[in-house]
Amino acid sequence: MGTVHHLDDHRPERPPISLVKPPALDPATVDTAPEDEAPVRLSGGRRVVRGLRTVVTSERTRASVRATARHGAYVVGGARIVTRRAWDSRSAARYERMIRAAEAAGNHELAREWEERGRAFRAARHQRRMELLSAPQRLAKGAAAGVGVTGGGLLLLGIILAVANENFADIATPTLALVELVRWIVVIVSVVWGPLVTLAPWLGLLALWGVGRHQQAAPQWALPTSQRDTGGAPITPSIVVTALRDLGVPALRKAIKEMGDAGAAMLGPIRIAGCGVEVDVTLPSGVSTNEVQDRRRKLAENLARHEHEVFITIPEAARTVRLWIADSGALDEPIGPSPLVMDATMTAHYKKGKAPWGRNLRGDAAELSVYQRHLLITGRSNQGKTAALRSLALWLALDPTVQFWIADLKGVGDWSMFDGIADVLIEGPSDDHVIQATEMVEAAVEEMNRRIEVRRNDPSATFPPLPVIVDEAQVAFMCPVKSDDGRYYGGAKATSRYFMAVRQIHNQGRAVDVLMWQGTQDPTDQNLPKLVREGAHTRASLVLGTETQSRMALGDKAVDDGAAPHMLRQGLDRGTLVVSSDGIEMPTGQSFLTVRTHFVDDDPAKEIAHRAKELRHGVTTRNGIEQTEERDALTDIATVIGDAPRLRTNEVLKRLHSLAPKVYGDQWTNDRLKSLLEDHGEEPKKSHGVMVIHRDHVLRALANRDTDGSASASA
Ligand SMILES: Nc1ncnc2c1ncn2[C@@H]1O[C@H](COP(=O)(O)OP(=O)(O)OP(=O)(O)O)[C@@H](O)[C@H]1O
Repeated sequence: MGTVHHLDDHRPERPPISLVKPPALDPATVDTAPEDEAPVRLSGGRRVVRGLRTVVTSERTRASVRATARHGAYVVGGARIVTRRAWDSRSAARYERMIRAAEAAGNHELAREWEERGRAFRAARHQRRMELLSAPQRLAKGAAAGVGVTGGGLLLLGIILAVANENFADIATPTLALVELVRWIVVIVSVVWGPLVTLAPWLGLLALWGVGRHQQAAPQWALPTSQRDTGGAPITPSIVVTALRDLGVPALRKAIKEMGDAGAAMLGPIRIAGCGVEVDVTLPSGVSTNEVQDRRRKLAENLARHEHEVFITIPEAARTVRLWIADSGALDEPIGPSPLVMDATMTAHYKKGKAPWGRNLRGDAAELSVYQRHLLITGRSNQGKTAALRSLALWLALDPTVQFWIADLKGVGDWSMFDGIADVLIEGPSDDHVIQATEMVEAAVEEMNRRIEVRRNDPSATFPPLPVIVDEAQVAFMCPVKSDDGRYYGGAKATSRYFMAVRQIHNQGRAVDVLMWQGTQDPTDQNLPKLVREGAHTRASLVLGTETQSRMALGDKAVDDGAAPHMLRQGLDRGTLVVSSDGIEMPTGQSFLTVRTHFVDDDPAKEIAHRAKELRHGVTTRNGIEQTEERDALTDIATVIGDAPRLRTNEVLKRLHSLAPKVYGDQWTNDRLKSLLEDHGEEPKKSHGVMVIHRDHVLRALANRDTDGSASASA
C-alpha cells in the first residue's frame, strides 16, 4: 500500500533547460533530492540546511536507521524471548498463565486440567530439589569410586602390558598415557580459551539475534517494507489478540499480557464468513463489550483494515464481542445484478415470498419478507434510498394481487414505470402534490377502516395487499400549508393531517394488509417524528451523518448492538443498508443486518414493471384520489376491464372499488352490476363456471347509450 509515493507528490517541477549538467545521482536518492539537480545558486547556510534535510529525509538514510533499530531490537527481543523460555521451563509460570487464560475464556475444565499439570510439575521439581541436597555426598562417593576403578583399571592394564612385553616398566605406561592426554587437553584449552572468551559474548548475541529475527521481535516501523505492510494480511489469532491488546483498554492489555501466547484462548474459531472472517472474542472480566465497540476505528487499524471493513456486534453469549473482518478491499467489489433482473420468469408472493434485496456481508442472499410489515428507509441524499425502496416494490408488483398507491414527492420519474401497475401515482414535489399525497394516505385510512369493518362481520375476510408508498416523505412532514379546516398538512401535531393518517395506518393497517412504506432523507425530529419512526416494523438506513440519526433511523436497540449506518461511507457505500427487521434472516440474537442491495437501474426497472403489467391485465392509474361523488359507472367498468377481453365480475367490483372507494363501496354487489348491464340490454355471462363481463358488451352498451341517456353511480 502507498508507502513512498507521497515523496513523489511533493517533487517540485524540474527546470526545463539546464546549462549545467547535473551530477550523476544515485537512483535510490533521486526521488528525494530533486533540488540538488537544479542549477540554482544557494547561500551557504541554506545549502547546509537543504543538504541536511536531504540526508535526513533520504530513503537510504531512513532505511539505515530502520535497519539499525531493527537488528538492535532483534537482539533485545531475542534476549527477552530466551529469558522467558528459560523462566517458563524452570518455573510454573507457564501453568499459571494457561490457568488464567482458561479462566478468562470461562473454560473451567481446562483451567482445572492445567492446575493438575502444574501440581505434577511442582511435585517433580520438589523431588529434584530434595535429591539435589544429597548430591555432594553422592558426587564425592561417585568420584572416589570412579578414581578407584579407573586407577585399578589402568594398573591392571599396565600389569598385562608388562607381562606381555616382559618389561616391568610397562606397568606405569597406561597411567602415563592418561597423564599425557590430560596435559594435551590443558594445552589446547589454554590456547583456545582466550579467543573463546572474546568470541563467546558475540556468539551469544548472534544466537539471541537469530531468535529475535525468527520471531520478528522488532517494532512495525523498523521492519522492512515488505514485512511491515500487513494491509490485507489474512487474519490469524495472533493478529487479533495483538490488535485487542493494543486497543487502549488497560484492563484488556493487562489481561492479555498476563496470558501471553495463551491470549488466543479468548478467541473462538476464526470462521470464513462471506468476503471476510468472523470470530467471537470472550473478553476477560473487567472489560465490557462497549469498551471494544467504542474503539472500532483503532481495532480496524490494528487489524490493518479500514474502519468500514470491521464490524463489531454483541452476540448472545455474555462478555463476548463478535468481530467480522472483511478481506481487504472486498467490500468495494460490486455484488452483481439483482435476480429480479436476471430471472425474467420470477414472480412474487406477498405472504410467502421474500424480495431478493441484496447480499449480507457474508455474501449470502439477503431476502426481505414484506408481509404485514410497515417499512421505513432513511439515508442521506443520493445514496440509493429510492432504488432500495423501488426494488422491493418492483418485486412485489410481480404478485398481481397487490395494489399500489404511490406518492413520489421528488417527482423526477423514479416511479413512472408504476403507471399501469399502481392505482394511484402522484409525482411531484410541490405543496399540491403533498396535499394529494395526504389525501391518498387519508383514503388509505378509510379503506383500512372499511376493511376492519368487513373483518368484524366476517373474520375470514381477506383483502388485496395495499402498500401505500410515500417516497421523500420528509417533504410531506415539512409542508407548511393549511387545509380549509385549519389543519396543517405537514408537522407532527395531533392536528397534522399527513402525520395523523400515517399513524393510524401504523396502528391498525397491518392486520388488514394496508401498509405504509416511506422513504425519507436525513432524519430529524421535525422531518421524521418519533412516533412515525417507531411505527415501522422494518427499518433500514443508508449512510447517515451521526449516531443520533442512526438511533432515529433504526432505534436504540439496534445501535446499542452495533448497528452503525453513520460509519458507512458517503458515496462509496451507496446502496448499503443497515436493516432492522424480523422479516430478514439474521444470526440468532442479532438485531440488525448490513445488506448490500442490488442496484436495479431505471431501464431494467421498466422491464420488470412491464412484466408486472403483463400479469395484471391493465390497471388504470390515477394521479390523485378522486374527491368527486358522481361517477359514470358504465365508463368506469370499461376502464377497469382495460384491454382484457373479459373479466370476472368479482374482479370488476374489486377494481371499481379501488378506482373510487367512496363511490363503489360495499353496496356495489354482483346483483347491482348485473342490473346495471341489464338496464343497457347486456348481461354478465358464465365462462368456465364463473360470471364474467365481456369488454365488447360493455363497449356496445356505451355506444348504444347515447340515445338512452347516461346511468350514473352515486355513493
Ligand atoms: N444498490 C446500489 N448499488 C450501487 N449504487 C447504487 C445503489 N443504489 C443507488 N446507487 C447509486 O446511487 C444513485 C442515487 O440513487 P437513488 O436515486 O436511489 O438515491 P436517493 O437516496 O433516493 O437520492 P435522493 O437524495 O434523490 O432521494 C443512483 O443513481 C446509483 O448510481
